[in-house]
Amino acid sequence: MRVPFIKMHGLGNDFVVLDARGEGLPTMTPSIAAALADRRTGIGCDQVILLEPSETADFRMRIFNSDGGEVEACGNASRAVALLHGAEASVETAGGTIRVQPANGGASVDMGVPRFGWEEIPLAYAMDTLTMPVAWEPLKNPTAVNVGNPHVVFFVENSDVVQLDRLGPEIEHDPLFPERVNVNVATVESRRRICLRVWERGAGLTRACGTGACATAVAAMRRGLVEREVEVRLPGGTLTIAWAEDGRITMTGPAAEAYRGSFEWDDFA
Ligand SMILES: N[C@H](CCC[C@H](N)C(=O)O)C(=O)O
Repeated sequence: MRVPFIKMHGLGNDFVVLDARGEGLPTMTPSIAAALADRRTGIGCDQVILLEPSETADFRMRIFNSDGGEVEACGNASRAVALLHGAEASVETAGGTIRVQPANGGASVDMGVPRFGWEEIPLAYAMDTLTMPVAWEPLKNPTAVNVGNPHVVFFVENSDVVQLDRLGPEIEHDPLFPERVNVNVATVESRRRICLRVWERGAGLTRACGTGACATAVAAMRRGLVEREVEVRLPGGTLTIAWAEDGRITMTGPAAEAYRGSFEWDDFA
């Protein structure tokens, strides 16, 4: 079966988007997703995004990391599918229903309400999640936040010098995180600006992570380090994150279509 795809990205965090809202596709599996995501033998991307009909929202977005694992949320892909859809929409995800709104070359996304309970992150045992009494030297005392998916956020003097390629996988796979975790290393530059690098669960170092920007902004706000609206500067570019008094997070930023193509499903199945 010949299958069309749209190659998209949000600040360089890139996606292979399969739109199955009209005619269906064969069943997606972790191994097929990983094969499509392979940058040498497949199309190549950080995440494979599958759009399907939904009974509870305008459509459903399924998210597969490049390791094949299906996960709950993807902020940058939420903006990309908003651009593709071309109108405001509610989107069902495994992490809850979000609302997307295309906005001048990108989108604004209502990411819902963050969760902070240790069992909501989740962690393997009870712990203060605002300043966790743990360390992976030189990183220590992070904040944990669930924004549909699990994040741990470390605040450091200079995020550029952290050896995230070494510490990221060590923390991602630590037994403290039974569902693994996305690892954020942030430097607060002012009360309105944060610099962020992310080791993503199931995908590694990416140029940007939308849910990471949301989790980091909320963590900094909980610590009283920044205002309730901040710019988060990632290697691929900048996102604006606001945390409203009603508890909902809004993320705004660019998204882009790179090219369209097609592939033979059986070549990857
Ligand atoms: N790696 C994430 C999913 C992709 C998130 C990221 N690409 C974003 O823009 O939020 C996880 O395993 O929870």
